[in-house]
Amino acid sequence: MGMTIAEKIFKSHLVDEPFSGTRVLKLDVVMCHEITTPIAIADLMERKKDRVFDTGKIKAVIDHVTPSKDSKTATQAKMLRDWARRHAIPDFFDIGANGVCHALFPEKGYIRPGYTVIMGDSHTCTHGAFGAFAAGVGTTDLEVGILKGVCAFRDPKTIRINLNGKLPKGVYAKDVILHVIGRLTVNGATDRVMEFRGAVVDSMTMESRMTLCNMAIEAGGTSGICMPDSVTVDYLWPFINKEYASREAALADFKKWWSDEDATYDQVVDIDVSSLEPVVTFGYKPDQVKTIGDIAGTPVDQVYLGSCTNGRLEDLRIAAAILKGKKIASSVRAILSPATPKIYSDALNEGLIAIFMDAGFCVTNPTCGACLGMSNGVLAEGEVCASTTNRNFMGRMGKGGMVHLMSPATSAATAIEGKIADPRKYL
Ligand SMILES: CC(C)[C@H](C(=O)O)[C@@H](O)C(=O)O
Ligand code: SF4
Repeated sequence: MGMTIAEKIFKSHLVDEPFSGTRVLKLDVVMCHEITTPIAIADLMERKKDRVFDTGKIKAVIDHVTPSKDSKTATQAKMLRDWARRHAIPDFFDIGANGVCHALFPEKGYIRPGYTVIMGDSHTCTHGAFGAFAAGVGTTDLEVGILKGVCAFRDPKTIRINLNGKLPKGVYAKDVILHVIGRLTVNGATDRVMEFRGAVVDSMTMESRMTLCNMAIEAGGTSGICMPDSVTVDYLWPFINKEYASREAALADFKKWWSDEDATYDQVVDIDVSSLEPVVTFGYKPDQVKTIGDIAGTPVDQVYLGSCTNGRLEDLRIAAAILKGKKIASSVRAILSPATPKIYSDALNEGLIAIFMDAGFCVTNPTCGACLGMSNGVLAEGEVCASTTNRNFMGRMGKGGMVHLMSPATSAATAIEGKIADPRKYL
């Protein structure tokens, strides 16, 4: 019987089947950040088990609040920093080299097709864009992962989401995933892998695929996943050119992970994207979506462009193309947080940062910051933010604040008008 990509990854990493429906898998990468890992570290220390299974397979970053904003966040950063030094973890990123984990680690080439990846962060599903099984876990699983390099998962039931047709102008991966979540609802993919397939995914960049997979968790999904193809090979080529004689050889190897045509799916969803329009959330759940025409005109106080969903160079280019030569509305404040130092410096070199600054944006260092309402743009009670992030939960960006999720293009148009605006008139 045919297997899905997730089933193939499970089979190749299987250590044990402790009880029916659960499997223990060997891990290829354990990623760590300063919010959840210190809790695991403290517990491991208390239990006299302050060890790591493989320093080379652990990747760590201080990204959520950096530079630290107060004693609490400084202590969290210090705990991760001290731990990384104590264990001589080579891939540890601190101020000057740090960026949002789910943008930084792919950029460093740490994720490969067929890998198993965990992190104490719900948006770990992002890395499935590379054809990896990547899942966010809780503290106990993270501890076991750090100590032993294994993790238990439920059988990977998969929802196949076929994205066909052609993306219309002004409609991007963010609009597609918001539309998908709107259809599935916030728990429609609970305990399921969301496998993104079809011509639309095939023609997407790795950045766009990461945007798709990033929000799988917002439909309850364990992981998003895409088939690793020539786009994946090209992205990873600088990191794998010693492992493979040619790109063709790499592609042939990657294809072994592809879901078989006769694989069994829990559910199949067919979406023709050709008639999609830009989508924006309302309310406090990511499945509450409206097409732009039904929400345009809603005034906003702040525009935020950044995060692991949409803080990559592609996103900055799209927004800058709309903002070039224009000013943001005087009623609005706009913040750009490039997701990594490389994105920041590429954007500088391309002249994008100048466009943002001339338009009136404040540009921050790479960090999660305002995305989870911890720094760099926390909302006041009653304020409204147009945001390229992934969560609009109540109080997410500040107590009593309201968040509308949207694409970088829609956020740029919104910055110009000071109210939610259709990006298509600027393209
Ligand atoms: C801080 C962290 C645990 C959290 C997550 O798991 O997602 C954060 O990244 C978020 O987006 O809310
Ligand atoms: S950018 Fe936002 S969603 Fe992504 S990891 Fe950071 S806090 Fe979480």
